[in-house]
Amino acid sequence: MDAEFWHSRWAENRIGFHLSDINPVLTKYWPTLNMTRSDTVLVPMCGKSVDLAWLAEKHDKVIGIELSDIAVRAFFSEHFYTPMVTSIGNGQTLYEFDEITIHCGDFFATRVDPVDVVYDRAALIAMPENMRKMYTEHLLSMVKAGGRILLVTVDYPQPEMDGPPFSVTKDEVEQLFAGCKITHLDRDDADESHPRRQRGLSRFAEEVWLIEL
Ligand SMILES: C[S@@+](CC[C@H](N)C(=O)[O-])C[C@H]1O[C@@H](n2cnc3c(N)ncnc32)[C@H](O)[C@@H]1O
Repeated sequence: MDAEFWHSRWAENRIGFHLSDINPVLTKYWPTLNMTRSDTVLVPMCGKSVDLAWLAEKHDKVIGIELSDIAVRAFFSEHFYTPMVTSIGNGQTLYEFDEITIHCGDFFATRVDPVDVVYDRAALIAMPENMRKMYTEHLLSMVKAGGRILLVTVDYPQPEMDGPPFSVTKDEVEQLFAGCKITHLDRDDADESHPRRQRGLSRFAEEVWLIEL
């Protein structure tokens, strides 16, 4: 999954991963984390997720990282926000509006001050297996000691479908976040009416994890 793959997806509007409503996982589990307004939030590979706006109602600083400037511009224009746009070199542009800052550029080249909490929806699982260790190490470098990650993964038989999204098993979550406290919060097994099952997957589940550093 190189940058060109994602740039094409956005240019051709092939963004089936985008949800027009707030992700129910976020509304269900975020309040259980007992975060405060001053806790800083990182949303890696944020696309134009409306979850950013929901998080910004609850936190003073919400930081997104996203490769595609089409996605970043769409996020701000669809919310009628006019961001301040600053080129910061190294192929990165900062978009800032009130509580929300989006770093537009390559995640792996982005450095942010360590945050209190991460919301990872469709970021880890957007990475092929050979990039997931590198992704996780870089992510963990941007989280404070004692910080937390709310992680959403999917589980299905990988040979039955090409990702993304890629299936990430419990064993892999445990390997990637070795040394952290890992709590399995939820598993939602899709029934046969789910579009992924209709397209031939013998099973498809969404799982939610709390990772504590
Ligand atoms: C599956 S989408 C998920 C978007 C968002 N998290 C959501 O829930 O709607 C993955 C996103 O990661 C972005 N992306 C992929 N590789 C990236 C990279 N190296 N750096 C920053 N963003 C990247 C893509 O452009 C895409 O918007």
